[in-house]
Amino acid sequence: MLVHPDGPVLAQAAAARLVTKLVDVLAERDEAHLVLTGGTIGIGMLAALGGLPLREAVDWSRVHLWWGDERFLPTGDPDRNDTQAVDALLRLLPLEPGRVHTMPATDGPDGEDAEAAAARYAGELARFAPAGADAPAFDVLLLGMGPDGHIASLFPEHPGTRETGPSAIAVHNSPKPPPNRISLTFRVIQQAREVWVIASGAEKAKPAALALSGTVDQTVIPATGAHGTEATLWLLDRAGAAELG
Ligand SMILES: O=C1O[C@H](COP(=O)(O)O)[C@@H](O)[C@H](O)[C@H]1O
Repeated sequence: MLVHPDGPVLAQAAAARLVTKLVDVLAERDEAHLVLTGGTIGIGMLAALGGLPLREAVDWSRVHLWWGDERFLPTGDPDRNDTQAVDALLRLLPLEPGRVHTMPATDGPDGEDAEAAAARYAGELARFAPAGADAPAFDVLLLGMGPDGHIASLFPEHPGTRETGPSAIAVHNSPKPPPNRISLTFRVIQQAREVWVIASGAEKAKPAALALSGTVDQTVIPATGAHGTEATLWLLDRAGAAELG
């Protein structure tokens, strides 16, 4: 776990860390797979990266971008995580369009059918999966965390937290607007090589402490289920770390 003084410094430090990590991955492999998150500090981190000249150290054309969750809204809606990511950073990067894997929107081929849209995203994940898997082994999977301890769009006590089948699911009746969403499942999140949870602010202190205590089930505090196969990194600011022992 790493604790930074405040949200802006956390965003800058996480952005710099991500550049270094992607440079390292691309030195070893032809391509990198990065999963983005929405949320205040998740988008703040992307904005910080947008302001860093250091971002040019990464060959972005070799980076696949995925999303951990999406608000199921029309393309370009300002509340969509991908719209916010484009505005904060992606418009500045020389990305390869075929490697930017946004989650479907309500004006896409499946219309308002969130189940079909989630299945479509599961198909896209499978297309880039290694043999025997149904999703890439993501190099870094970024997760924000809500004040209720949710990660991606896996909310406390919601059916999605018990889903063990598909790699991507539709989420309805989300306690946080909008009600309809698409999310990766725990199973796929936990197949990522590295999972980074980034959280800032006093309202994140309790769920962070509970998740890190290891005493609470992931169906109750979903952030408990945030872990990767090689590393799990919690990136917090002082307020977010205030209840840790
Ligand atoms: O709705 C969402 O919320 C969480 C956390 O957001 P925050 O504003 O409390 O930081 C985010 O991780 C998730 O991707 C997003 O869809």
